[in-house]
Amino acid sequence: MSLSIADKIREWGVVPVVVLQRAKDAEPLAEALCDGGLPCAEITFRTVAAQEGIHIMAEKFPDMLVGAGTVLSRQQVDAATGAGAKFIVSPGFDAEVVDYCLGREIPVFPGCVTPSEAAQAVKRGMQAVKFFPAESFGGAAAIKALSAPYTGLHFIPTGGIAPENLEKYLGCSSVIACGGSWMVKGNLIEEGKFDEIKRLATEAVKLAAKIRGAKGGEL
Ligand SMILES: O=C[C@H](O)COP(=O)(O)O
Ligand SMILES: CC(=O)C(=O)O
Repeated sequence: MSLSIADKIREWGVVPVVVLQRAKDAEPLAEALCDGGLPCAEITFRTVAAQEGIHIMAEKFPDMLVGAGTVLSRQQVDAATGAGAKFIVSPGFDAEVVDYCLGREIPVFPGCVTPSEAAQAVKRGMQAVKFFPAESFGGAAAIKALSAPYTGLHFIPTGGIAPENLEKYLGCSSVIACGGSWMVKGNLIEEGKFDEIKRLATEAVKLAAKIRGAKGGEL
């Protein structure tokens, strides 16, 4: 994976994880996130609109960091990167998908929640992985425990994270940023509430900066 992608994500502290039902919502969604100071989105390959949504965002907002989530196959890696995705995320550690990306120098963040999965990532020289589903798999305490033996490995926890528990995660020195859908909920997108998405994105970035500031820039 590319450190520059991880560094960018670290700046914002949060990664919006999007389930996009209609490709036509991609443009106003990207605009809301950019205006909210969070020019980043992980568009999950859980809907047929994902590929076109990534294409629209990548083309119209070239400075935005648009990636693909829920990538489960090499074919989806090709579809996502062909549409303009700059990084690939998978919920679990699929060696085939990971090796395909690494072989092509495509930044990839596979899900790792166990020492065995972390070991596979470390063996491949990876420095950053997803930790999903974060709340169900032990939360920040589990990340801290994994970080003890795997000292060079960094995590992007996702799943069950919201403003209320963001601090627990961003307080871990091995956490790059937290993924979450709370600022891009499906109902907000489908009801066209892009001002609300912008407000939630702004608040999320501010909260992450405040938490990290309070930690004295530990991250
Ligand atoms: O599968 C869900 C996404 O990864 C984001 O999780 P979340 O909705 O709990 O923030
Ligand atoms: C949740 C997650 O990591 C994914 O869908 O890719």
